[in-house]
Amino acid sequence: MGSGSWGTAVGKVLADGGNDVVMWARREQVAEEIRSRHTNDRYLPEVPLPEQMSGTSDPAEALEGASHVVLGVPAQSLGENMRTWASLLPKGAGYISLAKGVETASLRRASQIIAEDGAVDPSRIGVLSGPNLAKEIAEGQFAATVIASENAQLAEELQGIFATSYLRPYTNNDVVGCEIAGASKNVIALVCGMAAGLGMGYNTSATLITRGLAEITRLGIALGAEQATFSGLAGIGDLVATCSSSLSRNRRFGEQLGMGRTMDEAQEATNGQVAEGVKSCTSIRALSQEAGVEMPLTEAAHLVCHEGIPVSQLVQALMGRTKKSE
Ligand SMILES: NC(=O)c1ccc[n+]([C@@H]2O[C@H](COP(=O)([O-])OP(=O)(O)OC[C@H]3O[C@@H](n4cnc5c(N)ncnc54)[C@H](O)[C@@H]3O)[C@@H](O)[C@H]2O)c1
Ligand SMILES: O=P(O)(O)OC[C@H](O)CO
Repeated sequence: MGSGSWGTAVGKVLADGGNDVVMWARREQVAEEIRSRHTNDRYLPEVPLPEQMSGTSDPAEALEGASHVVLGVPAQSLGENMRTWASLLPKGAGYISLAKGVETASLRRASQIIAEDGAVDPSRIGVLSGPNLAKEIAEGQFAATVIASENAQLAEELQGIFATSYLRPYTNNDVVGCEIAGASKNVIALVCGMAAGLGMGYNTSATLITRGLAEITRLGIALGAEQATFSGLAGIGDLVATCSSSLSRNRRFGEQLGMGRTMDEAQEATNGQVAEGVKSCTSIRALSQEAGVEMPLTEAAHLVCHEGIPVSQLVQALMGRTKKSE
């Protein structure tokens, strides 16, 4: 459900693994292109899609009889979509969230939204998160990922379905940790992009990744996650991939801001695709304030994206913080 870059790449993974896949796209033009030409040029240019991937813009058609429902819409619209689709959702199916974001209005993680707004039993929900840039996965480059669920049996079932010759899923029972890591790394990638836009190099990037991991881990633990998740694929793995790659929309968005461009100009540079960190920096900041956890880099991203503070001012603020032990 969702035929953007990641939804389509994951559809391809599933089809390559021998599963029958029906993609739901919001726009009929995209559905028709997937169905007839086996491409999705706007989101995954130059990637041929398997023949057994079909497309529809009718959610009822996509959901009817599905054994597994993969949710690939952005975090901020997931709730509205789940409420619209609630009566169509197949009972007993497995539900898998791809979203890496936290809803700004409610501060809910995607698995909470799916359970509450879609009336889905939490034991039927899994989340997929890891160092998985859509273009590289769609090209069949080797990578691993994490499938987390409170239901170990479902996690193993999903592990089997998502495994292909080029994608290796690991199971995990820490849903909170995987979701917080996935949403928060986008915010740190924005900040890494800002630094790159200012002309900073590897020392700065490594500093931001390391201190970013420290603040993400602090938040996760305060919310009940396990520390080990943050040193795994969904934690440091995804943080490194997103903060280092020019394919990351979040990093690219931040880079534009670092170069002095406006929010609108930065949005254009990501080709209209979602940079989840832009909204999630506000919700993650709010979660951190509720939990009493300090997240200076998240605070910085929020100040630039939502309070009009220029990136150059942040450097002084971050470097001038009280001295501490690591
Ligand atoms: N692209 C990646 O490399 C990647 C990898 C892992 C996880 N993710 C996560 O997957 C999620 C989806 O990202 P994406 O990369 O596919 O984004 P995208 O911007 O490429 O596509 C988003 C899709 O959602 C649709 N959409 C937007 N607003 C909608 C609404 N209100 N209702 C219904 N559909 C709507 C768009 O039409 C589009 O098809 C995000 O949370 C992202 O962080 C992305
Ligand atoms: O392009 P981004 O910044 O949304 O990041 C993509 C993936 O989440 C990387 O794992």
